[in-house]
Amino acid sequence: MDSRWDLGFLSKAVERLPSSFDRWESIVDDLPILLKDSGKQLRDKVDCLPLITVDESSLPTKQHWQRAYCVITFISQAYKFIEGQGDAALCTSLPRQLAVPLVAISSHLGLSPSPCYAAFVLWNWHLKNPNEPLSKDNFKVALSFTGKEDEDWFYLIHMRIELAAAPGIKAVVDCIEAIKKDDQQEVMRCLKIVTDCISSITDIMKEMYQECNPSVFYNMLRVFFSGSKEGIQYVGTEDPDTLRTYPGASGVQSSIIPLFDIFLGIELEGGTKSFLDGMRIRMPLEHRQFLTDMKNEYKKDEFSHSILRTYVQLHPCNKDAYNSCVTALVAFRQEHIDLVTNYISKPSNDTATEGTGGSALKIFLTKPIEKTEKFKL
Ligand code: HEM
Repeated sequence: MDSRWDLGFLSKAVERLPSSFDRWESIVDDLPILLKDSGKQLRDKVDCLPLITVDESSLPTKQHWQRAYCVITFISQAYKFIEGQGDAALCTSLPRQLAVPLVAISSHLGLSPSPCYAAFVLWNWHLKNPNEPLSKDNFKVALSFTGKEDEDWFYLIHMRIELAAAPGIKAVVDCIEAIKKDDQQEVMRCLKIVTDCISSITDIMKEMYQECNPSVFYNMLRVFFSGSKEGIQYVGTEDPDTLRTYPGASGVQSSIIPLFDIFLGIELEGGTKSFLDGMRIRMPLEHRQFLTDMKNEYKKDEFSHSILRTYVQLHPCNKDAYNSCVTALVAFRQEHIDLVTNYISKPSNDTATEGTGGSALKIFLTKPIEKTEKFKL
Protein backbone atom coordinates (compact mmCIF):
# COMPACT_ATOMS: atom_id res chain seq x y z
CA MET A 1 0.00 0.00 0.00
CA ASP A 2 1.29 3.45 -0.93
CA SER A 3 1.59 5.33 2.38
CA ARG A 4 2.99 8.48 0.70
CA TRP A 5 -0.35 10.25 0.94
CA ASP A 6 -1.36 9.35 4.52
CA LEU A 7 -1.12 13.05 5.39
CA GLY A 8 -2.67 14.09 2.09
CA PHE A 9 -0.39 16.67 0.49
CA LEU A 10 0.75 17.95 3.90
CA SER A 11 4.32 17.29 4.93
CA LYS A 12 5.91 17.61 8.36
CA ALA A 13 8.86 19.99 8.26
CA VAL A 14 11.37 20.10 11.14
CA GLU A 15 10.23 22.36 13.99
CA ARG A 16 13.41 24.43 14.07
CA LEU A 17 16.44 24.90 11.88
CA PRO A 18 19.97 24.11 13.14
CA SER A 19 21.76 26.74 15.24
CA SER A 20 23.51 28.34 12.25
CA PHE A 21 20.03 29.66 11.33
CA ASP A 22 19.24 31.09 14.77
CA ARG A 23 19.14 34.65 13.40
CA TRP A 24 16.39 33.65 10.94
CA GLU A 25 14.48 31.70 13.56
CA SER A 26 14.58 34.56 16.03
CA ILE A 27 13.13 36.90 13.38
CA VAL A 28 10.19 34.60 12.63
CA ASP A 29 9.65 34.02 16.37
CA ASP A 30 9.14 37.76 16.79
CA LEU A 31 7.49 38.70 13.48
CA PRO A 32 4.26 40.06 15.01
CA ILE A 33 6.31 42.37 17.27
CA LEU A 34 8.86 43.32 14.63
CA LEU A 35 6.08 44.28 12.22
CA LYS A 36 4.63 46.83 14.63
CA ASP A 37 5.58 50.51 14.23
CA SER A 38 5.60 50.24 10.44
CA GLY A 39 8.07 47.36 10.61
CA LYS A 40 11.15 49.50 11.23
CA GLN A 41 12.49 46.94 13.69
CA LEU A 42 12.13 44.17 11.13
CA ARG A 43 13.93 46.20 8.51
CA ASP A 44 16.79 46.91 10.93
CA LYS A 45 17.11 43.23 11.84
CA VAL A 46 17.10 42.09 8.22
CA ASP A 47 19.50 44.79 7.11
CA CYS A 48 22.17 43.51 9.47
CA LEU A 49 21.62 39.80 8.79
CA PRO A 50 24.69 37.98 7.47
CA LEU A 51 24.44 35.90 4.30
CA ILE A 52 23.82 32.39 5.69
CA THR A 53 25.00 29.46 3.59
CA VAL A 54 22.37 26.91 2.62
CA ASP A 55 23.64 23.54 1.46
CA GLU A 56 23.31 19.83 2.14
CA SER A 57 25.46 20.03 5.25
CA SER A 58 23.60 22.93 6.88
CA LEU A 59 20.20 21.50 5.84
CA PRO A 60 20.68 17.70 5.99
CA THR A 61 17.11 16.51 5.24
CA LYS A 62 14.23 17.49 3.01
CA GLN A 63 12.26 18.45 6.13
CA HIS A 64 15.01 20.98 6.93
CA TRP A 65 14.76 22.48 3.44
CA GLN A 66 10.99 22.71 3.81
CA ARG A 67 11.27 24.58 7.11
CA ALA A 68 13.95 26.82 5.57
CA TYR A 69 11.60 27.63 2.69
CA CYS A 70 8.80 28.58 5.13
CA VAL A 71 11.11 30.74 7.23
CA ILE A 72 12.76 32.61 4.35
CA THR A 73 9.38 33.13 2.65
CA PHE A 74 7.84 34.62 5.79
CA ILE A 75 10.80 36.95 6.35
CA SER A 76 10.93 38.01 2.68
CA GLN A 77 7.19 38.64 2.42
CA ALA A 78 7.19 40.63 5.67
CA TYR A 79 10.19 42.65 4.49
CA LYS A 80 8.70 43.35 1.07
CA PHE A 81 5.39 44.56 2.40
CA ILE A 82 6.47 46.70 5.32
CA GLU A 83 4.37 49.83 5.08
CA GLY A 84 2.91 48.35 1.89
CA GLN A 85 -0.38 49.89 0.95
CA GLY A 86 -2.91 47.59 -0.64
CA ASP A 87 -0.99 45.41 -3.00
CA ALA A 88 1.84 47.90 -3.43
CA ALA A 89 5.20 46.67 -2.22
CA LEU A 90 7.32 49.35 -0.66
CA CYS A 91 10.66 47.87 -1.55
CA THR A 92 11.80 47.29 -5.09
CA SER A 93 14.70 45.00 -4.25
CA LEU A 94 15.13 42.02 -1.98
CA PRO A 95 18.50 42.25 -0.20
CA ARG A 96 21.22 39.70 -0.89
CA GLN A 97 20.91 38.02 2.54
CA LEU A 98 17.28 37.10 1.69
CA ALA A 99 17.37 36.80 -2.10
CA VAL A 100 20.34 34.41 -2.37
CA PRO A 101 19.04 31.78 0.09
CA LEU A 102 15.47 32.16 -1.21
CA VAL A 103 16.60 31.31 -4.74
CA ALA A 104 18.83 28.43 -3.55
CA ILE A 105 16.20 26.86 -1.28
CA SER A 106 13.42 27.18 -3.85
CA SER A 107 15.60 25.66 -6.54
CA HIS A 108 16.54 22.76 -4.23
CA LEU A 109 12.85 22.03 -3.65
CA GLY A 110 11.88 22.53 -7.31
CA LEU A 111 9.72 25.55 -6.48
CA SER A 112 9.81 29.00 -8.00
CA PRO A 113 11.47 31.61 -5.73
CA SER A 114 8.19 33.28 -4.88
CA PRO A 115 5.61 32.96 -2.10
CA CYS A 116 3.85 29.60 -2.60
CA TYR A 117 0.97 27.89 -0.79
CA ALA A 118 3.40 25.26 0.58
CA ALA A 119 5.08 27.87 2.82
CA PHE A 120 1.81 29.00 4.41
CA VAL A 121 -0.12 25.74 4.56
CA LEU A 122 1.47 22.46 3.47
CA TRP A 123 4.63 22.75 5.59
CA ASN A 124 3.62 25.45 8.10
CA TRP A 125 2.46 23.30 11.01
CA HIS A 126 3.67 21.38 14.07
CA LEU A 127 2.04 18.60 16.02
CA LYS A 128 0.47 19.89 19.25
CA ASN A 129 1.27 16.60 20.91
CA PRO A 130 4.27 14.97 19.20
CA ASN A 131 3.42 11.59 20.74
CA GLU A 132 0.08 11.45 18.95
CA PRO A 133 -0.49 11.08 15.19
CA LEU A 134 -1.64 13.98 13.05
CA SER A 135 -5.36 14.60 13.32
CA LYS A 136 -7.56 17.64 12.85
CA ASP A 137 -7.17 18.46 16.55
CA ASN A 138 -3.49 17.68 16.81
CA PHE A 139 -1.80 20.38 14.84
CA LYS A 140 -1.00 24.01 15.28
CA VAL A 141 0.25 26.72 12.98
CA ALA A 142 4.04 27.19 13.01
CA LEU A 143 4.62 30.66 11.55
CA SER A 144 2.45 33.77 11.58
CA PHE A 145 2.92 37.39 10.47
CA THR A 146 0.46 38.97 12.85
CA GLY A 147 0.02 36.46 15.69
CA LYS A 148 -3.72 37.04 15.31
CA GLU A 149 -6.22 34.20 15.68
CA ASP A 150 -7.72 35.14 12.32
CA GLU A 151 -4.42 34.36 10.61
CA ASP A 152 -4.00 31.03 12.42
CA TRP A 153 -7.57 30.08 11.60
CA PHE A 154 -7.08 30.96 7.92
CA TYR A 155 -4.15 28.53 7.71
CA LEU A 156 -5.79 25.89 9.93
CA ILE A 157 -8.87 25.67 7.73
CA HIS A 158 -6.65 25.06 4.71
CA MET A 159 -4.59 22.50 6.66
CA ARG A 160 -7.70 20.63 7.81
CA ILE A 161 -8.90 20.60 4.20
CA GLU A 162 -5.59 19.17 3.03
CA LEU A 163 -5.78 16.46 5.72
CA ALA A 164 -9.41 15.67 4.91
CA ALA A 165 -8.34 15.09 1.29
CA ALA A 166 -6.10 12.15 2.23
CA PRO A 167 -8.73 9.36 1.82
CA GLY A 168 -9.82 10.91 -1.48
CA ILE A 169 -6.26 10.85 -2.82
CA LYS A 170 -5.95 7.18 -1.89
CA ALA A 171 -9.32 6.40 -3.52
CA VAL A 172 -8.17 8.08 -6.75
CA VAL A 173 -5.10 5.82 -6.76
CA ASP A 174 -7.11 2.68 -5.87
CA CYS A 175 -9.72 3.36 -8.54
CA ILE A 176 -7.19 2.87 -11.34
CA GLU A 177 -6.60 -0.71 -10.20
CA ALA A 178 -10.35 -1.29 -9.80
CA ILE A 179 -10.97 -0.15 -13.38
CA LYS A 180 -8.16 -2.36 -14.67
CA LYS A 181 -9.63 -5.35 -12.82
CA ASP A 182 -13.13 -4.42 -13.95
CA ASP A 183 -14.26 -4.41 -10.32
CA GLN A 184 -17.45 -2.36 -10.48
CA GLN A 185 -18.14 -2.51 -6.74
CA GLU A 186 -14.68 -1.20 -5.97
CA VAL A 187 -15.04 1.60 -8.53
CA MET A 188 -18.29 2.55 -6.84
CA ARG A 189 -16.60 2.48 -3.41
CA CYS A 190 -13.82 4.78 -4.64
CA LEU A 191 -16.31 7.22 -6.19
CA LYS A 192 -18.23 7.30 -2.92
CA ILE A 193 -15.09 8.05 -0.92
CA VAL A 194 -14.14 10.90 -3.28
CA THR A 195 -17.68 12.35 -3.05
CA ASP A 196 -17.62 12.21 0.77
CA CYS A 197 -14.18 13.73 0.77
CA ILE A 198 -15.15 16.68 -1.46
CA SER A 199 -18.28 17.24 0.66
CA SER A 200 -16.31 17.33 3.89
CA ILE A 201 -13.79 19.73 2.33
CA THR A 202 -16.70 22.01 1.46
CA ASP A 203 -18.06 21.75 5.01
CA ILE A 204 -14.68 22.62 6.51
CA MET A 205 -14.38 25.58 4.15
CA LYS A 206 -17.66 26.97 5.51
CA GLU A 207 -16.03 27.11 8.96
CA MET A 208 -13.68 29.84 7.68
CA TYR A 209 -16.21 32.47 8.81
CA GLN A 210 -16.09 31.30 12.44
CA GLU A 211 -12.73 32.81 13.36
CA CYS A 212 -11.30 34.59 10.36
CA ASN A 213 -12.86 38.02 9.99
CA PRO A 214 -13.16 39.06 6.31
CA SER A 215 -12.02 42.58 7.05
CA VAL A 216 -8.92 41.35 8.93
CA PHE A 217 -8.18 39.00 6.04
CA TYR A 218 -8.59 41.67 3.40
CA ASN A 219 -6.91 44.56 5.18
CA MET A 220 -4.18 42.87 7.18
CA LEU A 221 -3.38 39.39 5.92
CA ARG A 222 -3.81 39.34 2.20
CA VAL A 223 -0.92 41.67 1.48
CA PHE A 224 1.52 39.11 2.93
CA PHE A 225 0.44 36.50 0.36
CA SER A 226 0.83 38.90 -2.55
CA GLY A 227 3.20 38.53 -5.46
CA SER A 228 4.79 41.35 -7.39
CA LYS A 229 3.40 42.81 -10.57
CA GLU A 230 5.82 45.72 -10.74
CA GLY A 231 8.82 43.45 -10.20
CA ILE A 232 11.48 43.17 -7.52
CA GLN A 233 15.23 42.87 -7.96
CA TYR A 234 16.85 39.91 -6.24
CA VAL A 235 20.21 41.33 -5.18
CA GLY A 236 23.22 39.00 -5.42
CA THR A 237 21.50 36.42 -7.66
CA GLU A 238 21.91 35.74 -11.37
CA ASP A 239 20.43 38.70 -13.29
CA PRO A 240 20.36 40.95 -10.22
CA ASP A 241 19.13 43.88 -12.33
CA THR A 242 16.10 42.04 -13.68
CA LEU A 243 12.80 43.01 -12.13
CA ARG A 244 11.21 39.69 -11.22
CA THR A 245 7.44 39.54 -11.41
CA TYR A 246 5.48 36.65 -9.97
CA PRO A 247 2.05 35.79 -8.58
CA GLY A 248 1.39 35.41 -4.87
CA ALA A 249 0.28 32.43 -2.83
CA SER A 250 -3.24 31.09 -3.33
CA GLY A 251 -5.36 27.96 -2.76
CA VAL A 252 -5.09 27.58 -6.52
CA GLN A 253 -1.63 26.10 -5.78
CA SER A 254 -3.17 23.23 -3.77
CA SER A 255 -3.10 19.91 -5.67
CA ILE A 256 -6.40 18.58 -4.31
CA ILE A 257 -8.90 20.06 -6.74
CA PRO A 258 -6.66 19.57 -9.81
CA LEU A 259 -6.40 15.90 -8.78
CA PHE A 260 -10.17 15.50 -8.56
CA ASP A 261 -10.56 17.25 -11.92
CA ILE A 262 -8.14 14.75 -13.45
CA PHE A 263 -9.91 11.82 -11.78
CA LEU A 264 -13.34 12.86 -13.03
CA GLY A 265 -12.00 13.72 -16.48
CA ILE A 266 -13.00 17.39 -16.09
CA GLU A 267 -11.11 19.56 -18.53
CA LEU A 268 -11.24 23.31 -18.11
CA GLU A 269 -10.55 25.43 -21.16
CA GLY A 270 -8.92 28.55 -22.52
CA GLY A 271 -7.53 31.18 -20.15
CA THR A 272 -8.70 29.29 -17.04
CA LYS A 273 -6.85 26.16 -18.09
CA SER A 274 -3.63 27.98 -18.95
CA PHE A 275 -3.77 29.95 -15.70
CA LEU A 276 -4.21 26.75 -13.67
CA ASP A 277 -1.51 24.93 -15.63
CA GLY A 278 0.82 27.88 -15.00
CA MET A 279 0.26 27.45 -11.25
CA ARG A 280 1.73 23.93 -11.29
CA ILE A 281 5.27 25.30 -11.11
CA ARG A 282 4.26 26.74 -7.72
CA MET A 283 3.33 23.32 -6.35
CA PRO A 284 5.96 21.07 -4.74
CA LEU A 285 7.78 18.96 -7.31
CA GLU A 286 6.44 15.61 -6.12
CA HIS A 287 2.86 16.88 -6.22
CA ARG A 288 3.33 18.09 -9.79
CA GLN A 289 4.81 14.75 -10.72
CA PHE A 290 1.94 12.91 -9.03
CA LEU A 291 -0.63 14.98 -10.95
CA THR A 292 1.20 14.21 -14.20
CA ASP A 293 1.31 10.48 -13.36
CA MET A 294 -2.40 10.44 -12.52
CA LYS A 295 -3.21 12.35 -15.68
CA ASN A 296 -1.32 9.75 -17.70
CA GLU A 297 -3.09 6.89 -15.90
CA TYR A 298 -6.57 8.32 -16.26
CA LYS A 299 -6.03 9.20 -19.92
CA LYS A 300 -4.78 5.82 -20.96
CA ASP A 301 -7.58 4.68 -23.19
CA GLU A 302 -6.87 4.37 -26.91
CA PHE A 303 -8.77 7.55 -27.79
CA SER A 304 -7.15 9.49 -24.99
CA HIS A 305 -10.49 9.81 -23.21
CA SER A 306 -10.79 9.74 -19.43
CA ILE A 307 -10.77 6.05 -18.53
CA LEU A 308 -13.10 6.66 -15.60
CA ARG A 309 -15.73 8.34 -17.77
CA THR A 310 -15.43 5.64 -20.41
CA TYR A 311 -15.77 2.97 -17.72
CA VAL A 312 -18.86 4.61 -16.20
CA GLN A 313 -20.46 4.92 -19.63
CA LEU A 314 -19.92 1.19 -20.17
CA HIS A 315 -21.21 0.33 -16.68
CA PRO A 316 -24.19 2.62 -16.02
CA CYS A 317 -24.61 1.23 -12.49
CA ASN A 318 -21.73 3.57 -11.57
CA LYS A 319 -23.34 6.58 -13.19
CA ASP A 320 -25.09 7.96 -10.09
CA ALA A 321 -21.92 7.60 -8.04
CA TYR A 322 -19.93 9.45 -10.73
CA ASN A 323 -22.52 12.22 -11.00
CA SER A 324 -22.58 12.64 -7.21
CA CYS A 325 -18.86 13.31 -7.35
CA VAL A 326 -19.32 15.98 -10.01
CA THR A 327 -22.18 17.52 -8.00
CA ALA A 328 -19.95 17.65 -4.90
CA LEU A 329 -17.24 19.40 -6.89
CA VAL A 330 -19.71 21.96 -8.25
CA ALA A 331 -20.87 22.59 -4.67
CA PHE A 332 -17.26 23.09 -3.56
CA ARG A 333 -16.68 25.62 -6.33
CA GLN A 334 -19.90 27.44 -5.51
CA GLU A 335 -19.06 27.66 -1.82
CA HIS A 336 -15.59 28.85 -2.75
CA ILE A 337 -17.03 31.71 -4.82
CA ASP A 338 -19.00 32.76 -1.74
CA LEU A 339 -15.73 32.91 0.20
CA VAL A 340 -14.16 35.07 -2.48
CA THR A 341 -17.20 37.35 -2.48
CA ASN A 342 -17.15 37.73 1.31
CA TYR A 343 -13.39 37.92 1.81
CA ILE A 344 -12.35 39.94 -1.23
CA SER A 345 -15.16 41.52 -3.23
CA LYS A 346 -17.21 42.89 -0.32
CA PRO A 347 -14.37 44.28 1.83
CA SER A 348 -12.93 45.95 -1.28
CA ASN A 349 -16.35 47.38 -2.25
CA ASP A 350 -15.97 45.42 -5.47
CA THR A 351 -12.79 47.24 -6.44
CA ALA A 352 -10.55 44.14 -6.21
CA THR A 353 -10.45 42.54 -9.61
CA GLU A 354 -7.61 40.09 -9.09
CA GLY A 355 -6.81 37.25 -6.71
CA THR A 356 -3.41 36.93 -5.00
CA GLY A 357 -2.64 34.30 -7.62
CA GLY A 358 -3.21 37.02 -10.24
CA SER A 359 -6.42 35.74 -11.84
CA ALA A 360 -9.22 37.95 -13.14
CA LEU A 361 -11.52 37.05 -10.25
CA LYS A 362 -15.08 36.85 -11.46
CA ILE A 363 -14.53 35.24 -14.87
CA PHE A 364 -11.88 32.91 -13.58
CA LEU A 365 -14.00 31.52 -10.78
CA THR A 366 -17.38 31.37 -12.51
CA LYS A 367 -16.21 29.53 -15.63
CA PRO A 368 -15.03 26.36 -13.82
CA ILE A 369 -18.47 25.96 -12.18
CA GLU A 370 -20.33 26.06 -15.49
CA LYS A 371 -17.77 23.79 -17.08
CA THR A 372 -17.75 21.25 -14.22
CA GLU A 373 -21.54 20.95 -14.28
CA LYS A 374 -21.42 19.96 -17.97
CA PHE A 375 -19.39 16.85 -17.18
CA LYS A 376 -22.33 15.04 -15.60
CA LEU A 377 -23.19 11.89 -17.50
C1 HEM B 1 -10.94 33.13 2.48
C2 HEM B 1 -10.61 32.05 1.80
C3 HEM B 1 -10.26 32.03 0.34
C4 HEM B 1 -10.14 33.04 -0.54
C5 HEM B 1 -10.36 34.52 -0.31
C6 HEM B 1 -9.76 32.45 -1.81
C7 HEM B 1 -9.51 33.16 -2.96
C8 HEM B 1 -9.23 32.60 -4.18
C9 HEM B 1 -9.00 33.34 -5.38
C10 HEM B 1 -9.04 34.85 -5.48
C11 HEM B 1 -8.78 32.48 -6.37
C12 HEM B 1 -8.46 32.80 -7.84
C13 HEM B 1 -6.99 32.54 -8.11
C14 HEM B 1 -6.11 33.66 -7.58
O1 HEM B 1 -5.91 34.63 -8.32
O2 HEM B 1 -5.63 33.57 -6.45
C15 HEM B 1 -8.85 31.16 -5.82
C16 HEM B 1 -8.70 30.00 -6.53
C17 HEM B 1 -8.76 28.76 -5.98
N1 HEM B 1 -8.84 28.48 -4.64
FE1 HEM B 1 -9.27 29.77 -3.16
N2 HEM B 1 -9.68 31.09 -1.68
C18 HEM B 1 -9.95 30.80 -0.37
C19 HEM B 1 -9.93 29.55 0.19
C20 HEM B 1 -9.65 28.40 -0.49
C21 HEM B 1 -9.60 27.10 0.11
C22 HEM B 1 -9.86 26.79 1.59
C23 HEM B 1 -9.28 26.22 -0.87
C24 HEM B 1 -9.10 24.75 -0.69
C25 HEM B 1 -8.01 24.13 -1.01
C26 HEM B 1 -9.16 26.97 -2.10
C27 HEM B 1 -8.88 26.43 -3.33
C28 HEM B 1 -8.85 27.13 -4.50
C29 HEM B 1 -8.77 26.51 -5.82
C30 HEM B 1 -8.72 25.03 -6.11
C31 HEM B 1 -8.74 27.54 -6.74
C32 HEM B 1 -8.72 27.38 -8.28
C33 HEM B 1 -10.14 27.58 -8.82
C34 HEM B 1 -10.87 26.29 -9.12
O3 HEM B 1 -10.26 25.25 -9.41
O4 HEM B 1 -12.14 26.36 -9.11
N3 HEM B 1 -9.37 28.29 -1.82
N4 HEM B 1 -9.11 31.27 -4.47
